[in-house]
Amino acid sequence: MNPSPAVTAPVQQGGVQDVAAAARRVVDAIVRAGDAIAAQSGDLATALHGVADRIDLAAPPLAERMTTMWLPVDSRLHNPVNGLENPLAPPLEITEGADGDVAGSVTLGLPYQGPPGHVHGGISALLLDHVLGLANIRAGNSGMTARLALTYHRPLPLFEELSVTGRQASVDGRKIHATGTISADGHVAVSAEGLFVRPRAEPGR
Ligand SMILES: CCCCCCCC(=O)SCCNC(=O)CCNC(=O)[C@H](O)C(C)(C)COP(=O)(O)OP(=O)(O)OC[C@H]1O[C@@H](n2cnc3c(N)ncnc32)[C@H](O)[C@@H]1OP(=O)(O)O
Repeated sequence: MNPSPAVTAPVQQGGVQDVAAAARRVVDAIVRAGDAIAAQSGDLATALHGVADRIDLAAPPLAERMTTMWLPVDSRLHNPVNGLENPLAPPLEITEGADGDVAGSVTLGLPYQGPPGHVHGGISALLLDHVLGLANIRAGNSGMTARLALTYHRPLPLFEELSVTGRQASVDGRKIHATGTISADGHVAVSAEGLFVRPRAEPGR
């Protein structure tokens, strides 16, 4: 066993979260190994397809899953940011949230790389979109992301703990403004300003 420093998912005792954590580890290991696994690629691909086949066999029809995954209404487990049951989620750990603000921490590894040694800019946008959205929910007024403006002040390092913050700034009818940051070592590397609009009607799920 050679877990990467990038594997930040807490080890869960049983449940789908365990499976997602293992899948996350596989993704990280593949990106780290690269050509070093070329000789075993056939065996490894067969084994992984076998695992996927086994999971597919147990899965309900997609239409049923699309309904039941929202019952009770809660995206915490399967969203791609802090969803512990979603292997694509790094996952971001929400650590505090005084006064409706949201704070979280995450350490990102090679699967999230953009420039060498640094986080892909789109991943920063993903984290901030979600955390601003969460801040709106906590503040009691939320909507769909209509505009998200990011400023990349400095490169965001991989393999270091990052702090992510979000807060609702103002509400103007259906228009909601929220701001947030991602910091490394106490320095803001990315900041965001978002406009969220509460739709006239609830979007279909
Ligand atoms: C835990 C969960 C956290 C989740 C966080 C993740 C959130 C997301 O990622 S949501 C997914 C990404 N976003 C989307 O898919 C949204 C797609 N867009 C839409 O559905 C619609 O355009 C929507 C809902 C944003 C606005 O539609 P609609 O309600 O018809 O807006 P509309 O009536 O035209 O405009 C309302 C006001 O907002 C303004 N507005 C709307 N869109 C924009 C925009 N893109 N930029 C600037 N202003 C805008 C309008 O100018 C108008 O302002 P005013 O009242 O002053 O004239």
